[in-house]
Amino acid sequence: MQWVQATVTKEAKFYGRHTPAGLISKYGSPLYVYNEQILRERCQDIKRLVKDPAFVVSYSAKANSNLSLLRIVKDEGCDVDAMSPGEIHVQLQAGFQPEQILYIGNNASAAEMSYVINQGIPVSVDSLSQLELYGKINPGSRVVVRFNTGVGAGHHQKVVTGGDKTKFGIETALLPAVKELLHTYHLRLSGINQHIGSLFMDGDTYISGVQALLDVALHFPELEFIDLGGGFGIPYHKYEHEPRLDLAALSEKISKVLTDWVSRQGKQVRFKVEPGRYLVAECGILLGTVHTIKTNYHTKYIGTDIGFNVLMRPVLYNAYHDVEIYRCSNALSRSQETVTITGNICESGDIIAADRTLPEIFEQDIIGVLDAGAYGYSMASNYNNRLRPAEVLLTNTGEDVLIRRRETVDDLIRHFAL
Ligand SMILES: Cc1ncc(COP(=O)(O)O)c(C=O)c1O
Ligand SMILES: N[C@@H](CCCC[NH3+])C(=O)O
Repeated sequence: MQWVQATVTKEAKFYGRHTPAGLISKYGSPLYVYNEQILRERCQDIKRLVKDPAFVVSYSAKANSNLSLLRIVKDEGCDVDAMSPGEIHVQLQAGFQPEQILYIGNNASAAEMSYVINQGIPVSVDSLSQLELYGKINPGSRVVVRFNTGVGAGHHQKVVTGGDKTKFGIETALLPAVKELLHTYHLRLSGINQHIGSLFMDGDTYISGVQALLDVALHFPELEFIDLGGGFGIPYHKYEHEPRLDLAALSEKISKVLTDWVSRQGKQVRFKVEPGRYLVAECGILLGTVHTIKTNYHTKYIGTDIGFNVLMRPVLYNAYHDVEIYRCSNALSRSQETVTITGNICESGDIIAADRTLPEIFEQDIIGVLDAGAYGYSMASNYNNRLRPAEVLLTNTGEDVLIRRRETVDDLIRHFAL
């Protein structure tokens, strides 16, 4: 059977010699597919953001912590950030050295903080209470503090992590209290960091955040590094020709702000950023299969195996992903129609794409959800006792490699007391 794409792919080179149907018949459905070359290119793009040989890109691995992808990111010369012992465990497995990892904690227990300290991994704390806990556990050492300078951004309120409506960071008004705790526990502040939120397409808010963080840095002359945060967006609306984030323009602006600050200070400091989505979103496509088509009260539902246990972003944030349709050539039809693509989860909100105008879709067609590499698998679950899918890497040498096996029903009962 010959398969064709019913929609024009925006990542023409994504599949190379592979086909969505071939990958699904080999590995099953649904399936996360990643393209190595795209991942490498995004790493290289962002490494050019700040023109300073000491500049560090610290990949925020919560976006996708597949071991094989982490190894590629490491190979591209990036460091990594972590927010849990689990992420650290995987990152050490991937070959990152402890000093290449920055643990950016939130509400950590004493046990969790001790684990990180014992691994020799730098710790960033984001409340006075956590700074005090750190001081008690590890007095006389180096510590990193996450500030909230009041600047926030993001594609949804739930992912804005700076400003006055979020739990993250220490507000700048508490600077004197931070200094006091540093003094009490003989701590040296080696770095400060912030993260204003996830997904901006216009860098101006980011620059405001950078400026505000640099103002905080003036209070701490001993700093070794300043981590400016992540949040760099990608264009999810590729079919509407949404422009890319202008990294070159952002680079000009950031480099100027940083250079001015350094020359005023008369001392060098290492600058870092911590992008997640920018590195991995576009290298991933989620493939699924259409099993049922029905019309209920004037809405045509395309029923697939891509439930929100597999991709949660649309349900959680109303997030938009472009979708492509791959289908059997003998079912070709020129008509377009407005449909709602759903998954197989027992909730009415289980919708991947609502009211989309697409070429007519048929049962057994394959759906490709684009830009699914970030916060896709990493937020997947076993809700409804559904199995998490497999992940496959399309390598630069043209191979398809299974980089995480599909779960089995045995995985579902593995942790029960039987
Ligand atoms: C502390 C921190 N750093 C970095 C990131 C990465 O964000 P993004 O994937 O938008 O670059 C996040 C997630 O929002 C985060 O919470
Ligand atoms: N999970 C969010 C990004 C932010 C999460 C990390 N703070 C998303 O899918 O857009």
